[in-house]
Amino acid sequence: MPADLHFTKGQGTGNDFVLFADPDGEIDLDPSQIAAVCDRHFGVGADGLLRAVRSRSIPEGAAALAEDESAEWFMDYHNADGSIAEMCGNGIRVFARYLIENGLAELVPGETLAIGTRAGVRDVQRSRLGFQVDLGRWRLDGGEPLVRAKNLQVARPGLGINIGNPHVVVALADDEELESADLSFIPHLEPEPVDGANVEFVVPSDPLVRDGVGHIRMRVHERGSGETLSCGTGAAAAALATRHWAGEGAPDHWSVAVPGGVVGVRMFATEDGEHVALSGPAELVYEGDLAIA
Ligand SMILES: N[C@@H](CCC[C@H](N)C(=O)O)C(=O)O
Repeated sequence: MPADLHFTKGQGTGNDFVLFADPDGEIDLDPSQIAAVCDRHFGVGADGLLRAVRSRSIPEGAAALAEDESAEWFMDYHNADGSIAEMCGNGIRVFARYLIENGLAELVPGETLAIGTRAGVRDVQRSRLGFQVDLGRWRLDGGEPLVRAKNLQVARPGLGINIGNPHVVVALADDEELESADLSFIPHLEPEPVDGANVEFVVPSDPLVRDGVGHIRMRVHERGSGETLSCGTGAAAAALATRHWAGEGAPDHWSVAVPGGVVGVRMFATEDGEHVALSGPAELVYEGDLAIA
């Protein structure tokens, strides 16, 4: 028998999500139901689905509470095809706003809201652009696979970077090449990463650095969702890869232009190694009820 699900639609730089609250972990949608909700023609339409569940009510929440007992809420993230991902940088800002606007959490300026994810607990703060999330430590991971995409004449070496979820970043020559890539097809990676990867195509601005801030443009093909208008963890990976390629003296502040807007990326030192933070807008767009079969 179909049940009604009250949902909210939200977006951050055009990366859009269906959100719903399931505090006690009673609504576990299967991958085909999630894919149906995210379908842009037969469902609500979204790049991903975010279930707000109390950390104590989902098995993965135990690790989050062990890391930080204040992480009351867990972001149960699924891609549009129903697959699970460890982390979503745009999604977690929208998720924070959803918790706050629905009276499920408070976040006063200057304080942080700890949110459990499969990549670990992530701290969200209010920022000039909307919200900022500390994405934690990052690492070079996945080597330099060769990347082919439809309409790109030659295969390019990518750079594998993990920010809780896997990315491969590829540098392109100019905006013309960036526009010509057909990202409606999954880019071909060689060797193919076991768990798949989100693939970011990046063009550095000329000049690359203005007033101490690095500027790049990016398009992305997301694992499990296809081409999206933005990917927050992808923007962080793109800034990290560009800083790596630029070498010594490259900045720790970046502005990343994506088809859906602009996000900010900042690298900073902590006691447990370098972290990367992402800032950008988070909007709640509309609410509705959905019959789930
Ligand atoms: N759009 C997200 C990333 C979502 C998960 C990704 N598709 C994956 O499978 O890792 C972001 O803003 O970071």
